[in-house]
Amino acid sequence: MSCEVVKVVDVAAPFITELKDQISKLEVKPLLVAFLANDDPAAKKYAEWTAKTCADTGLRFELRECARTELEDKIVEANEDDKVNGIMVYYPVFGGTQDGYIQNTVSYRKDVEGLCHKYIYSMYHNIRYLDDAQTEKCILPCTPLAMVKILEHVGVYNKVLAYGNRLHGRTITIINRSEVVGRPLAALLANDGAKVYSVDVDGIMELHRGQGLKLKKHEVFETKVTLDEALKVSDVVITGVPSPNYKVDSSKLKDGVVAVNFSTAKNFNDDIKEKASIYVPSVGKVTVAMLERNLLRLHEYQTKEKL
Ligand SMILES: NC(=O)C1=CN([C@@H]2O[C@H](COP(=O)(O)OP(=O)(O)OC[C@H]3O[C@@H](n4cnc5c(N)ncnc54)[C@H](O)[C@@H]3O)[C@@H](O)[C@H]2O)C=CC1
Ligand SMILES: Nc1nc(=O)c2c([nH]1)NC[C@@H]1CN(c3ccc(C(=O)N[C@@H](CCC(=O)O)C(=O)O)cc3)C=[N+]21
Repeated sequence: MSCEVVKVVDVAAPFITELKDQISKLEVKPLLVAFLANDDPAAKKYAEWTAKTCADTGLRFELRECARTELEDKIVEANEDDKVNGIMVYYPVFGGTQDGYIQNTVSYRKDVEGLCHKYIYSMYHNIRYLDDAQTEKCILPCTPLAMVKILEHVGVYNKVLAYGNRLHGRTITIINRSEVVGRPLAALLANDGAKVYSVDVDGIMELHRGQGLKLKKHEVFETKVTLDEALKVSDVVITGVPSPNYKVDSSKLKDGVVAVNFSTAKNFNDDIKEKASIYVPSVGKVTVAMLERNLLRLHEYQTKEKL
């Protein structure tokens, strides 16, 4: 067995070092406010991890627990409060389109998760800056962004290729097409040049920029490819099924595959190590690092605006 099991602390470490350095230079430390309006244990755990990481890096973190019926007013209050630099909400709250409405209630100036329409639209359209002068980068959703950093770290991104095309030639299957992780992730990787199979219970979609990357942004295609067929040809398989009973059958995977799991449940069996060249069992620590990085960016833009 020659499988490399990646410790994501190593991926997060250089980002944390840079964050600490930036934060040490700030007189007033940026404040992240997180709203917990559900009783999802995964959200609670994530909140605890975020609190701990923020304390370690020197950021201020405040968890505001409230009833979901109060959430909208509480967000508006935080939007208008100059002392608050970043806002996040743990999803799902109501589920469905009402959560989409909540995502858009957070001001884009404070949206650390990059989930409001302005950022999501920019991401799907491969627009990377907020302004024509390209002084302000768009905020990207934390877990999809963390996945990009991990795939860069393990060399799935090919540095010989031009920035923006570095996944050209890679085939990637993503099992989860949720609005907060799976679908944006599929778009992001396809925009960087990959051919992506996006899998969910209601079927499979194909995303790519066409032969020779002739398109500037990805397009989405209906496909007749089955999950087994997709797994057989995929260089990378990313899973995010939130159920402990769901397991990818390792025998269906390509020898030497890069396997990444972002679900709190383990979606790969232990025998993945006999098939994969690289296995990433969890990504959470990089997600939190990206959350903090987004907060610092927003803080910087807010400071610039006040001058
Ligand atoms: N480590 C991290 O940074 C993060 C981890 N998570 C974790 O990732 C998991 C997923 O999170 P969300 O996308 O927010 O959850 P979600 O519940 O919104 O979405 C899960 C998706 O998986 C799909 N699914 C379920 N069974 C499937 C199957 N057999 N085949 C294909 N698709 C299937 C569902 O239909 C749904 O679209 C959770 O365990 C969550 O805690 C979420 C965000 C960040
Ligand atoms: N708006 C929103 N954004 C989210 O990103 C979001 C959410 N809502 N709702 C809940 C889920 C859950 N989630 C986790 C992220 C990291 C760890 C995490 O740090 N896990 C550690 C493991 C911790 C341990 O060792 O126990 C790791 O992966 O290394 C866990 C769970 C984010 N979520």
